[in-house]
Amino acid sequence: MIPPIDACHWPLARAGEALEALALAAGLPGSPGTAGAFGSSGANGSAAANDLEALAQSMGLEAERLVLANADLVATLRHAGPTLLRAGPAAAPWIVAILETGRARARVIAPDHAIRTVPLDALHDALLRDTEEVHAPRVDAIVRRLPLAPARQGAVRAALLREQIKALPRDLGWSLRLSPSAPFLAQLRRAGIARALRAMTAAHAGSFAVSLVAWWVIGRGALTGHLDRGRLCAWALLVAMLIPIRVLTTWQQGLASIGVGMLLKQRMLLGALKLDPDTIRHQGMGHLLGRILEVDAVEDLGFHGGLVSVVALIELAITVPVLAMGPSGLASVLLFFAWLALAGVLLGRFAVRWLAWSRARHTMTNDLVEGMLGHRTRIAQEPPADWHQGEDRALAAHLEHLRGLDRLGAWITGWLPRGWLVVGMASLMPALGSTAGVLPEKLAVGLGGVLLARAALMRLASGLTSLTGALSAWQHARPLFHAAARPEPGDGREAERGPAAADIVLDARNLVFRYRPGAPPVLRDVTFRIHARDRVLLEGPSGEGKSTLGSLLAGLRAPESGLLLLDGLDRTTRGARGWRRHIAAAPQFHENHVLSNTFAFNLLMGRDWPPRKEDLALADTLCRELGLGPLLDRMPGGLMQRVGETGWQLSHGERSRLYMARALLQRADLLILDESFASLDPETLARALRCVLDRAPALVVMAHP
Ligand SMILES: Nc1ncnc2c1ncn2[C@@H]1O[C@H](COP(=O)(O)OP(=O)(O)OP(=O)(O)O)[C@@H](O)[C@H]1O
Repeated sequence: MIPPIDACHWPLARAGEALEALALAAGLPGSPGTAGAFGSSGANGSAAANDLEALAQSMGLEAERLVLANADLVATLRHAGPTLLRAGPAAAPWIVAILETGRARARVIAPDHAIRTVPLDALHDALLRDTEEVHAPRVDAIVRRLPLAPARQGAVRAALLREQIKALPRDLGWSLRLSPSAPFLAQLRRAGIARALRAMTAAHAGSFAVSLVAWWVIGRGALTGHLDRGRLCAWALLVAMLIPIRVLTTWQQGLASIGVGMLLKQRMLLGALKLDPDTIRHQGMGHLLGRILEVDAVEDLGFHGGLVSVVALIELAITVPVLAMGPSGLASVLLFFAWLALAGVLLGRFAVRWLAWSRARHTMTNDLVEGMLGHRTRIAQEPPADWHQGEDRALAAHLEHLRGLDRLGAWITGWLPRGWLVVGMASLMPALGSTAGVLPEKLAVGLGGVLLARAALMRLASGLTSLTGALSAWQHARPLFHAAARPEPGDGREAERGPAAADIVLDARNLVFRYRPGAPPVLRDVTFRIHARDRVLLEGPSGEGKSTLGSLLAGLRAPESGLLLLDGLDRTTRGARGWRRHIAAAPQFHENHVLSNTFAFNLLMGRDWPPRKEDLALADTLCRELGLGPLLDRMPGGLMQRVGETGWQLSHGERSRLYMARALLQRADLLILDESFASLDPETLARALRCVLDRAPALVVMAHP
């Protein structure tokens, strides 16, 4: 019996429990009992949303918020995986926990934790019911005025209602998935990659075994002079069997390759975002770029190399007994192992050379990027004769590395298998010359063994050289991979206010900071308080540590000692995301950036994108208050004008006001402006200052005296 939809609703206050039940049923990680902490923010509206996302994060899950138009609900429901959708009246919101959906039905988890099947249409109607009720009076008034037969009124009303609400945006709920920072093996398992790899290996082994039997059937027939019709049919049948096996192998290989590539890129991207900016700066931007480029090499070479090596190992496992069954028996096997040992030595040397070449390549990339970053300065200030100094030497060294690598690679993939063919054939000679006579089948098996061993060696050489490249690339890309698993300070849960007095926004006590252990501290015993609506001007000579203090307050760096409290809680307790939500900073020019995108995108980076009408209107008002009105009117695209390196080049003063507007639009409790007014003429400065003083909740401005 199909249960009524209402019986599957969870009240919003039990959303944490619904999340836990859903994770459990979907095989996602979860720690039972954590749901008890849900709703500390009142379990209502956006506070509940924050709580739920934080709870998902603490369970190792990612809850992606689904903000869509009502019209997208049908498509969303059709492809919903583990998803929590919310609806209901504002006074009593509810949640439905969808495990999976099919063409016409959805499997949902009811509040008694039972899994129920409900029709998609009914679920869709229930989710839209409350929105429709809000618009119903207007639609009813229209329907009453229309000359309609009573029998048609219902259908017209329903169609009009859907039309009215279809374009309205709606906070639908959350789609759940394993966090990209979860253990990689768990991600591979969840994505079904391990299954695909197992199927692929089995299919490869099957295909190889079938080819071997086919070859044995035809070979034996030919050598014994019994190549009859029956044998040929058996051979043809075996060869035909290979077609579906190879299709299956390629299919599974494709699935595994796409899946692994996607997960790897996702993880590396997350890792790149979590890298410490000071570490990146210390190592150089070029090294970061090099690391990111290596991700492709890890994926391509690693997957190809791993796959080919596994196939080669399967071939080797089948080859050794075949060799042992040949006329030279154990001698052939021992010779083959000796050849493998030689291959190992050559591969070891190849790996050492590859690593050296890869290091040299990274240094070159770094130098190139540094040169590109500073090319405008170099053009203006360096004599042209010095622009390319050292480049020829670096290129020559690079070519030398590459030449050595190619030479060794050719030995491994070319001469090693060929050499084995000669040695393997030679090992059969004593048997051929023996007076006792050797059975033709035994000779055929021996010959086949040598050929099989050659094929396996070729594959092994190709696989292991690729794996060597992948390992070398991994050395560079590894920090990104590991950084993805690094926990953010705090679990992202935005905790409640701490015990601070109501109007104290920020409380700093005895802060100490130094850039390197052992170096003299840049900040020593810094103590102050910032209240709501405070306006603080931080003046000091150059290099005194104003920007450093700003980065501490903004949560970009952590103090070595001392206490820094935001609304009574430190950064670890509050969580990195929560901290940044409350403090917005416009750093100095070398730390801030205009992205190659629209002016509006650059302004509204702290808000939802695509933008809502109200956000665009507020951005426009703010820009005009800051004196950017004439610029907006001058740019053909207005707020939608493309700016940045590849677009409209903003002047220094325009950029500084864009940064101010961007920070003001973050809806933070404290605004930090680091030398933002330094590039403005007196009149524009007065205007921008008035706007900032009017609009900033609490304000810290760094400036020179
Ligand atoms: N990554 C770093 N490693 C070591 N020292 C650093 C690093 N970054 C900054 N410093 C040093 O820390 C000191 C404080 O720098 P900071 O940028 O905070 O000063 P400031 O008061 O904002 O200066 P200005 O007014 O010139 O912008 C300077 O001496 C600077 O050279």
